[in-house]
Order: sequence, then structure tokens, then C-alpha cells
Amino acid sequence: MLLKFTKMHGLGNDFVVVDAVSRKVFFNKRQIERLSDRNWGIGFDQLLVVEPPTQPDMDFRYRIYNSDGSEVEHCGNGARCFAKFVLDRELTNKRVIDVETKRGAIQLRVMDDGLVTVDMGVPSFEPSDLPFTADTSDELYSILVADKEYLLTPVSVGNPHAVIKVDQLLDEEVAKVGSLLECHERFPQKVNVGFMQVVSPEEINLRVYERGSGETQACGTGTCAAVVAGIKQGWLSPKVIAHLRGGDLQIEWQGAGQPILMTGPAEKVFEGQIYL
Ligand SMILES: N[C@@H](CCC[C@H](N)C(=O)O)C(=O)O
Repeated sequence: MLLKFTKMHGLGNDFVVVDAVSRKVFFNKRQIERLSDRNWGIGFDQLLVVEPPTQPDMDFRYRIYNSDGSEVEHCGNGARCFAKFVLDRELTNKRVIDVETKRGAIQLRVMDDGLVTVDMGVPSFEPSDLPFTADTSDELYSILVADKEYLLTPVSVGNPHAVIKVDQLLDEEVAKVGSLLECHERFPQKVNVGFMQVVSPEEINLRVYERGSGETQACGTGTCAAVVAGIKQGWLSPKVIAHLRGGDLQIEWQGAGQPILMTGPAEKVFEGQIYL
């Protein structure tokens, strides 16, 4: 079967986006792994599959797969690319779009300047929501990785994140500690690992080692998790600019019980066809 796709990115976090509204398409794990391979396929961090809604009052359903073929609940940069894709392809003319994801319903707002604001939902710091194995309920949790103690904040924004505040962002630490923590036994469904350097209460530098994809240029849910962790710990203000390797995201969170708002760009790179 010849598959039509669009290559997109949100701050360098790259996606292959497929229209499964006009024509039904299903993928198995092996196909996703091959398509994601940067030598043998197209190459992407995540595959986004746009489908018709299954629930009333929803405009679309969209499914998200990591490059290792695992299906995930939520993707911040992907949500913005999804919004641009359905408008560009004229699958809708709405600029406020309600979407079903594995995490639940989310709402996307396409602004006049082309930036997209996503209501990312209400975060949870409850370890069992990630899940994260913990005997006590703490502000920060200590964990031993490669003989060094790290203090992390567990955050669920629909998908699981561990946020670590660091003084410096070091290539080796992101790669090594990121990959060891991703598969740590205390995270039975694995975890995305964020390394956050606080520049000021309104500004952070962040690198994210993503579950199922490795370190990416940017991670939307990872940025939301880092900012809400920083606000909860008293390090950050309610509105923060996050500098990621691929560019900047604006995050706003007004505190417990409130949804996180994430604003950033979405870009189309090219369209193509490939044999599945
Ligand atoms: N890049 C994404 C997150 C994709 C899913 C993540 N790797 C997971 O497994 O939970 C984003 O922009 O949020």
C-alpha cells in the first residue's frame, strides 16, 4: 500500500502525520519502527494518525505513536502540528478544535499569528497516576541512578514525567541518566525525563529524554511537566518561557485544579508517499 504522509515539526520535535479520516489506515509496531528509522524509513520522533471522532461534540480523534511503536496518551508539540495539519488539509475550518486523545479530550486554539495554544489538561503529582512506586507522599523523591542521588518531581500530564532540577545541562547526564531513568523499575510504564535549569522565576532551560524516542529537540508535555513542577516547588511564576534545544514555548499554569496552557509554533516540512 502506498501511504501519503506529511512531515511536520514543533520546535524540531518531528512527526509524520497521516490522514486516516479520508482513508482508513492501520499500523503495526514493525511498520512504525521501520517508518521512524532515519536510514531505512522517513524518520520521526512520533507518528500522528488523524482519525474521525468516536464521541459526540469532538471534531477528531488523533493517535500518537513513539518511534519504538508504543502508543502514548499525549503529545504537546504533536497537538499543535495536528491543528495545522487539519486546517491546511481543509479537514476542518474551525480555529478552536476539540480532539479526542488517549489521555481524554483536549482543546486547541489556532491564533491569528499561526501559533497554537493547547489546553493540555489538569496535571497530577500523585505518584500512582504516572505510575511511580513510592512508599511516602513527598514534595521531592530521591532516586539512585548510576551511583548518584537525584531528586525528582513526578508529574502526570496524561503521560508520565520525572522532572529533575539541575545546575547545568550536560550532554552525558541527559543521555545516561535519561535512558536509565526511562526504564527504572519504579516507573513500571516507563517515563519521560526532564532536566530543568531555572534561569529566573519566569524562564527555564530544558532538555527532555523522551520515553520511546530518546532525547528530542523539544517536548511539549515535558515542558508543561517541568513548569508545573517548578511552580509547585516554589521556583517558578505562573507564566514561564521555556528554552528548548529547538526553540521556545510559553507555558501558563494558575495552580492546583487548573489546566496548563501551552503556546508555540507548528511547521510543515514536506509531503511524500512511501510503501507500507
Ligand atoms: N514529544 C511529545 C511527547 C511524546 C510522547 C512521549 N514520548 C511519551 O512516551 O509519553 C510532546 O511534545 O509532548
